[in-house]
This record gives sequence, C-alpha cells and structure tokens, in this order.
Amino acid sequence: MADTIFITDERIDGDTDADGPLAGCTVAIKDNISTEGVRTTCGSAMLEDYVPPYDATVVSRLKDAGATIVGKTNMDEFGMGTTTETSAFGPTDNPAAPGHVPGGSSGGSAAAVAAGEAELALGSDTGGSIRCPAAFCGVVGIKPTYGLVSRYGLVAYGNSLEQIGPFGETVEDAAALLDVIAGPDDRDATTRAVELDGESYADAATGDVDGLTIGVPTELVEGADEGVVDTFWDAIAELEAQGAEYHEVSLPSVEHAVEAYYVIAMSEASSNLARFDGVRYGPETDADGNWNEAFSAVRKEGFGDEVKRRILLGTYALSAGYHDKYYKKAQDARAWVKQDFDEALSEADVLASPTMPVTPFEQGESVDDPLQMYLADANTVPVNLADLPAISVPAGESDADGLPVGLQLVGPSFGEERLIRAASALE
Ligand SMILES: NC(=O)C[C@H](N)C(=O)O
Repeated sequence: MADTIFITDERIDGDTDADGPLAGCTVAIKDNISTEGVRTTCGSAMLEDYVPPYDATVVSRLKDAGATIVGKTNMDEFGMGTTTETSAFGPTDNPAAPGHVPGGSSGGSAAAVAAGEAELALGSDTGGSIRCPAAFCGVVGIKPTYGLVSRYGLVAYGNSLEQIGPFGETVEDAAALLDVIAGPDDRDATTRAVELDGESYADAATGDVDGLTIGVPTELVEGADEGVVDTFWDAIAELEAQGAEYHEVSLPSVEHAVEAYYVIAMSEASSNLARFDGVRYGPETDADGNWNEAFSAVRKEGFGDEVKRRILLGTYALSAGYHDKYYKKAQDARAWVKQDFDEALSEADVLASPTMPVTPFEQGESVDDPLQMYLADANTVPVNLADLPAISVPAGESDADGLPVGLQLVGPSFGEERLIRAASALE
C-alpha cells in the first residue's frame, strides 16, 4: 500500500536569524494552506501543479516565529472525508495503528506528528478534520473558536465552519503553536483579538482541574462503540480523581447535527469549488470552443468521486425550489445546536465526549460507504455548527481492539485556555 504522509516534502526555512518562539522547530502543513512558491494541491488532481504566489497568514506567522516547514501533508480531497483516502495522491497509513486510516481530512498532518516526521503540524477543521485524525493517531489536536485564527490563504471548503488549528504530541506543544497562529488579521475580517487570562496558551497547560465541572452530553456517548465508551469513562474517572466533577447534560438538537452540517458544508463547497474551471485554476483541456464542454471536461477529470458527489448535492440544496426545504432548514438546526451548547455550557465549565464514536477504520473499509463516513462525524460536527473551540487529547486505547481513543473537550467561545488546562491533566 502506498503510504503518503507528505504530498510535497520541500523544506521552507523560517526566519533563521529570529530568536522566535518556534526557532529550530519542525512543522508540517496541510496541503490546503497556501505556501508561496511551494505547490499546494488540496489533495486534488485539479491542483496538482498549482503553486500559490503568496503565503497564508498562518504560514507567514510560522516563518516569523523561526519555524522550519518540512512539507505539505496529505489530506482528503479539498478536506472532504474522514479517512484521508479521498486524496488523489493515495492513502496515508496510521503510524499508531498500521493498516488503519489516520482519520481525516488532516490525516497527513496527524500522521506526521505521530511518526515523528515533524514536531508540530497545522490542519484545518470544518467538521472534525483536526480532532478526528488527532484521536485516530493518538496525538493532540485543537479546533479553535471560529474567528481566533486567520483563514487568509486557506483554500475554502466550508467558510462558515472551518478553522486552521494545531497538532502536537502534547497539549503544551499544540498550545505553543496556537500562540503563534492566533490573533487578528486585517486580511480576514472574521478574526478578532482575545484577552488571555495568563501569558500564553502554552502557559495554560498546567493540568489543574481542581473544581472543574464537566458536562457529559448523553447524546454524544450513547451512540459510540462499547470499547470507546469504556475508555472515555476511564478518562473521566481520571479527571475526577484529580478534583474535577462531572454530571450528565443533554443536547437534544445534536440528533440533527450531521444532516445540518452536510447540507451547509456541501452548499458552501458547491459555491467555493466553482472557481476550479480550467481557466482560473485547473488543467487546460483540448475541448475546443464551447465553454460548457471545457468546464465539464476539466471538472470530470480533475475532481474525485466524493468531491463530485458533494458539489452535486450542494448545488441541489441551494437551487431555487429546494433552498427553503434544505439549506434554510439546516441553518435553523444550526441555530438550535448553538443554543443547546450555550445552555449546557452555562451549567458546566467544559463538555466532554469521545472525539470519535469509533476507533480507526481499516484501510479501504469505509471509502465506498459515504454514509458510514458522514455518521462517524457525529461528535465533531456539532462543535463547528456552534463555532466553539474543542480539543482532542489521547484517552488511551479501546479494550475491544487496542486502537487509539480520543477525548474531546468543548468550551465556551474563546475558552481555549480552559480546554488546554483541562486536557493537560490527562497527560
Ligand atoms: N473537513 C472536515 O472537517 C471533515 C468532515 N468529515 C467532512 O468531510 O466535511
């Protein structure tokens, strides 16, 4: 089996004179984040030869911090997947569970950290794309609050849902990378400044959970595999032993979260991906004269099956006769999910659940079963619908199959320090 961690392993040295916070640190970058002069493919044949003329804001910040970028990592095509198997460049193996998928869509980034190919990595999370691979590969991943990290230079898939975020072997490592990339950017009007309680996100990794109240949403536990649930409760017991308290809470709306997420994400994708037309982006074809034929030919060749499926469904959901029935309904469900989280977080400091309801699939097991793949996102997508921050931290291995299980902690808007503090107690 091909094992692609990096799509491009060109090294980019940061500012080597700088005594920056990441001087001497190696970082891998998901291949949907623009790097000036270095190919950025989004895991798609459509962008196989695309070389951006500018750096994403997060990449400029890494360079200024003195980091060494070691390569661009494999991913599900345009971020669409949960296994990294929809990449046009072949699958990535899971270093923590060989023969299994690393999760997705940022599977290459999590695998790079798990395999020791890079100390840190950047991914993007539209509906779990950082937390799922973190959980599957046994590393830490943070999905920041919407608006904490600039999306300038991130190739858009679902703009209203996605954030760039860090991976690390430890909570403190991931938090140190968040320190470098977080903060307002004139080029992304959705970003804002946040006042921290302490000096930095990394400083919050104290492991102090004394008096912390944890809400466990029943709906996010009952659907998970038994081995995952057992490992999850062991982790909660560990936090309890260190002074935290837990109680069960309810998020009735999350029953509709997967449907709402996929309608919104596919609708946004169908609009975002219209720019890949063989003129502005994508390979030229020899279809002569007729725009429609040329447009179809490029997209037929350049996009994989999952991307085509989502463009078709997203276009359908946005079309005049169906807009109210699907898109608007999904937006209503999104508002309800947000409201449920706000209520639950008024009764608890953080919410905890298994990151993924399952352990890593075997390679090839789910790629032809999109529904199984979408349903595996049940615990991660509600957080993106609610714009909230979340972290996935290794919780141990499932007794059932010995594979990695992640614990997800969700916090209030811009409450990353609280999540970092709580997650570090499990290390
Ligand atoms: N992009 C993501 O966050 C992954 C999610 N499974 C999706 O396919 O949309």
